[in-house]
Amino acid sequence: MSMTLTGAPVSPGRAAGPAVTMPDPVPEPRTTRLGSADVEAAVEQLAAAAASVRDDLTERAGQVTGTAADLLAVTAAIAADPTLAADAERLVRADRLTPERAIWDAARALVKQLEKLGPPLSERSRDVRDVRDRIVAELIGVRPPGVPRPDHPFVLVADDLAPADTATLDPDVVLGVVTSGGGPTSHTAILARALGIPAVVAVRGSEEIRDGETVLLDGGAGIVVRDPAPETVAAAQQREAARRSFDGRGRTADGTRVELLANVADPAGAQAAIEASAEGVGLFRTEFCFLGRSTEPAVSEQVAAYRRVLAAFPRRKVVVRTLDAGADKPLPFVTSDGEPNPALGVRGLRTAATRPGVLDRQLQAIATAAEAENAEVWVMAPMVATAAETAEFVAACSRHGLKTAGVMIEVPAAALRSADVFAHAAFGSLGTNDLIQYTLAADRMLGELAALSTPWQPAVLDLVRLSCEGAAAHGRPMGVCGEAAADATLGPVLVGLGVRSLSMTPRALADVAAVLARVTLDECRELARLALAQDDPVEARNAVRDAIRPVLTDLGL
Ligand SMILES: C=C(OP(=O)(O)O)C(=O)O
Ligand SMILES: [Mg+2]
Repeated sequence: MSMTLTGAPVSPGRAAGPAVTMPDPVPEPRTTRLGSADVEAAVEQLAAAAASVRDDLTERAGQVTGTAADLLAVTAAIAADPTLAADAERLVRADRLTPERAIWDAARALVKQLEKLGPPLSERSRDVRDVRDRIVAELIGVRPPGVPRPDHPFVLVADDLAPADTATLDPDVVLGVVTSGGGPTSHTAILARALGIPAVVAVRGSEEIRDGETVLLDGGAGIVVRDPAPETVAAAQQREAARRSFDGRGRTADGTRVELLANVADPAGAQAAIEASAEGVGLFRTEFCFLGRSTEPAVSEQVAAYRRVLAAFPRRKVVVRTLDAGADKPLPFVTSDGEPNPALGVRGLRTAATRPGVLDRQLQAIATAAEAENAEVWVMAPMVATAAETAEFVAACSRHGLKTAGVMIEVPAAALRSADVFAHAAFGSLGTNDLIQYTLAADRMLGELAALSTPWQPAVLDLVRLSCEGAAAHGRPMGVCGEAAADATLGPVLVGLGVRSLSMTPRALADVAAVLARVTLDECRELARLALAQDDPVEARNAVRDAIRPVLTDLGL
């Protein structure tokens, strides 16, 4: 008998397959003493378990690319470092602890030392605990922590996923994600969308799903079906097989151009954007060049890093965002620790006042990279609040010969006084992730506030409309580069509000393009009016979904 569960729809698409649940956390081993005759065997067991974990992590790190590879490489390096295993071996010999308890205690001591050293070393504590859990799991014969790796495609069922788990999701085997926790802007949701994996979060009753049982999920509708009818599964699988692709030119049904661009954070992302036929880059997050370092990268280093991305887009637009340090992206040499409210503090363009040299050198590097490559380089600043900040940024760009200088609209003040801002800026790009956070006064990192944190909030849509009107008054183009741009149902609404470019994770391009190609500009305007007429985000989304139901059903969204 099938049973339908409901949750929050966060990443569209349908999928069906056997459920695989996340393993339980590895339990803390009890402190028991070994007989002295068992010590040598225990030391051997410990060494074998540590080696097996090291080999497994090294192999996995070699199989993935991008963020997942970086994360796994760190964990693999910790597993390969003999310190932890040697400390544990000493505890087995000296205190006759079981190998699992010895590794637990050795890891605890190591974590303590790392935490005393402060960032960035203290950030390795999580990796040490991860390695510890893997060795303990190997020793006591339970499933290792993290996303399981069966040798067949599956639907992953979990309470919620940790950032390190989500980074290792492989879209070729993870057909869909179902979680009982999390919210629409949780880490799981953002990553599932980025990877194009259908996902439903906050599903009531998903804790009951058992390993191996067949589940079907509809990430656009927010539905999970346990034990679905075989013909329903076959239909979902057929749609999956006929995955759409993007032809590289975004437009509405009546031919209004809507540029469909990619968000790129490093050279690997540039490759993914090209493979997905993105028209260019609407948001090049330059932080990759700065993060994880204790000193500012030299101009020459920055030039080389930017060129690797620009080189992928000859004669195409690449919107380079200047450094967005602070709040969720702290950088020791730019931002200061200890601000009571970092999201409201010195972040983004505001750091140009406290560390003017950093922006100046970055603009110099962008200009040099632009000169050396063929991409059409636009530059924009994050966290702009006022017309005066805009004017100063545009002037700074101009001093470096960077002609097309714009701003992100992610602070409500800039949206409300958009006409003043666009008296100076050449273009705008709505950073909806932050715009939502600041409009709703809801920390973007908090799962508990997920219901508030949606671009369908009428107040957010009002600010999008105002921003577009202010830009249009000066004939300036407006785009969206926050997560909202990847929502295929929202696309027509944004276009109806005046947006003419959408920049998103490459995996979302095909769905966004397919929906846009099925609605005319007038219909987009009608959908925008419909959304704005609602006083609630869920009703706004439902009203728009109902209005374009045949299109969504046809496209399997
Ligand atoms: C695109 C955005 O920038 P980030 O997520 O990097 O703050 C945004 O705020 O929407
Ligand atoms: Mg932002």
